[in-house]
Amino acid sequence: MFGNSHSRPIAISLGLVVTVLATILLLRQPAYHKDPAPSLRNLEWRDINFVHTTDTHGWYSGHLNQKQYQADWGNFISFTTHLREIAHAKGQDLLLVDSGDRHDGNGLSDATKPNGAKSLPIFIQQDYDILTIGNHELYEFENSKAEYEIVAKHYNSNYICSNVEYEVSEGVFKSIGRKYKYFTTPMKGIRILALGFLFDFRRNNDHTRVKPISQVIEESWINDLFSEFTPDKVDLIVINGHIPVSHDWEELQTLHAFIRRFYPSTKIQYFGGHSHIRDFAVYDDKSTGLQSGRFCETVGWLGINTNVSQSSSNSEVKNTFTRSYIDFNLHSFMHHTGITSFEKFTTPKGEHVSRQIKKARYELGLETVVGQVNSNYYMDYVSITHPKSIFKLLSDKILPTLKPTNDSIELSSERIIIINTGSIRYDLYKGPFTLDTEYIVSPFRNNWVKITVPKKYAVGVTNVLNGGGYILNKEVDNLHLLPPQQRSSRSITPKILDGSRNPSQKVFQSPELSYSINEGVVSERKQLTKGYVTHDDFGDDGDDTPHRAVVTHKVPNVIESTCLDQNSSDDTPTDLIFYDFIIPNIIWALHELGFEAEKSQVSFFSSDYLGKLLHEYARNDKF
Ligand SMILES: O=c1ccn([C@@H]2O[C@H](COP(=O)(O)O)[C@@H](O)[C@H]2O)c(=O)[nH]1
Ligand SMILES: [Zn+2]
Ligand SMILES: [Zn+2]
Repeated sequence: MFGNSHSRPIAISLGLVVTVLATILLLRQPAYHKDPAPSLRNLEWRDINFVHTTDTHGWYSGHLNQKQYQADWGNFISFTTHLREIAHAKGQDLLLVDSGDRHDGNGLSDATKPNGAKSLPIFIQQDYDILTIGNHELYEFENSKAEYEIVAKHYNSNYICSNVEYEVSEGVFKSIGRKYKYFTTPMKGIRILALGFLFDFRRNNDHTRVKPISQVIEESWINDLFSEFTPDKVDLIVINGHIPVSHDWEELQTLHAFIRRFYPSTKIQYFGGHSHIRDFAVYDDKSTGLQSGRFCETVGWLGINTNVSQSSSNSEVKNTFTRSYIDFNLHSFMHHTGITSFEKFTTPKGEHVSRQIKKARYELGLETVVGQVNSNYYMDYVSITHPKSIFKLLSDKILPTLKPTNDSIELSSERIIIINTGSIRYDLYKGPFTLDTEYIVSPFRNNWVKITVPKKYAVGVTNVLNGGGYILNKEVDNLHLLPPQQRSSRSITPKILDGSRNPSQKVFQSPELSYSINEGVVSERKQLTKGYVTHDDFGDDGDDTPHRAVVTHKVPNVIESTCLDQNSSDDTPTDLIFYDFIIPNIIWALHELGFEAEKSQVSFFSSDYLGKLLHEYARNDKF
């Protein structure tokens, strides 16, 4: 029809209209294409900026089946390289901080002997300016040794730990890192005094020592240090703790009161960890604390203006400090650097580390498929009685498969197996069960032990442990038995389960619902990805990616799997079987019930740890 001479002008003008319209559309689209997620909240840059990680627990490969946390450690290194360049181009400073817990949670860290043999060389590729130790570096000696010989050695004066000692030779204990660091930032010349603390942890191996903060502040070295570095010599104090920053965790409050005696108006920034949440707390008008989640799901961002006047008001705090929680994915990383092509984003070092990770995963066979899982099984997205609860799966199907390691172990006809829910670290997803899955769901290699007690006592233990709440930790040798999800700083506020204003931020961990990096503008609420919705002392605008909150359920301290005869007498000898990790708790619970037991009555039962039971279940096609 365009051959018709009369129609040609129309055709031309139609073509023109289409072209113009297309051009207009295209002109509007580039902003959309250049920035596929305009809904992301931008970072605020200040005089000094911090990038913070904590509780990485070996997740350096990224979350392979959750796109929203799919960046790997190499991508993270590229990201921070650009951020540092941006900061320096603006004449600002950028420092990297990590708050510990690098083991126990992923095949990359836990499938090697010693633990961390492949993951720590990957972790230390990141250029941290300040880092400290977590409790997972102290349960097992091999982890402490690696911390001392690999991590502390590599970072040298940047490895700051003011209350943990390591046995360097028989009976000789030395600080595992530097007790403090005093330095001046390269761009703004900010004089920083940095210290590092682990919470009052008592399950450390015998070759290490942890001094509680309450004891450290009585020591002469810290009093001398603060007397030497008088306020006129310090612009900013940085405390890097493997300690939750929430107001209800007393240790930082004690430390803060102590520091303020020497530095009444110096800015103090705390970095925290351990309870695996995103959190930000305002301690006073010149002091705040940031905690940046867990498992390479979050990169924390903290900015401080150093030149804000000394007057005290709420807006002063907001003018001084800013915080963000960045989702650990390329989409967020690239957005915050303003770089739109991956080729430009990835740095040679970042690329090298990503290759190193792939190689390590291949060598460890982490993607070796053992079997198939028929459904998602959740930790707290459903109640523990729901068919999709991982705890129901364990108590109904997995724990009954536990057998004694050898035939000489005497068995009673009745038994109760108890596990601390903290021994489960992650949801189990539908699809292939790989070697990695085993470590992700339950990394701990504890032994099962048994004690035989009259049935009337055995049946009460779970209830006592679950009624113990937080006091349990303090009374039973500070075991920190509570699973992280119950240790949220926000859990003091009653939980609202409609998902709209959940006081503790939560993530929905289903791969089915994780979003695609190329997803368009999130304009409608129903299009938001389910994930963390953080409510902290600055409000609820901290998450760089606006998420939709999810319903979460309370998880008890322990769950049990029973094999009991309803008709037998109360005095029937009954085997209580549990991980050796919770021996003190079980003895304490029996005592509460009126049965006095000694540790010597507890005997070995099996070395088939939870991960192995799950592995076997998958291998035998039982899901
Ligand atoms: O052998 C172990 C060691 C630890 N746990 C559980 O881990 C948490 C502590 O983990 P964080 O990452 O420091 O929060 C502890 O409360 C135990 O529940 C374990 O089960 N077995
Ligand atoms: Zn942790
Ligand atoms: Zn911890």
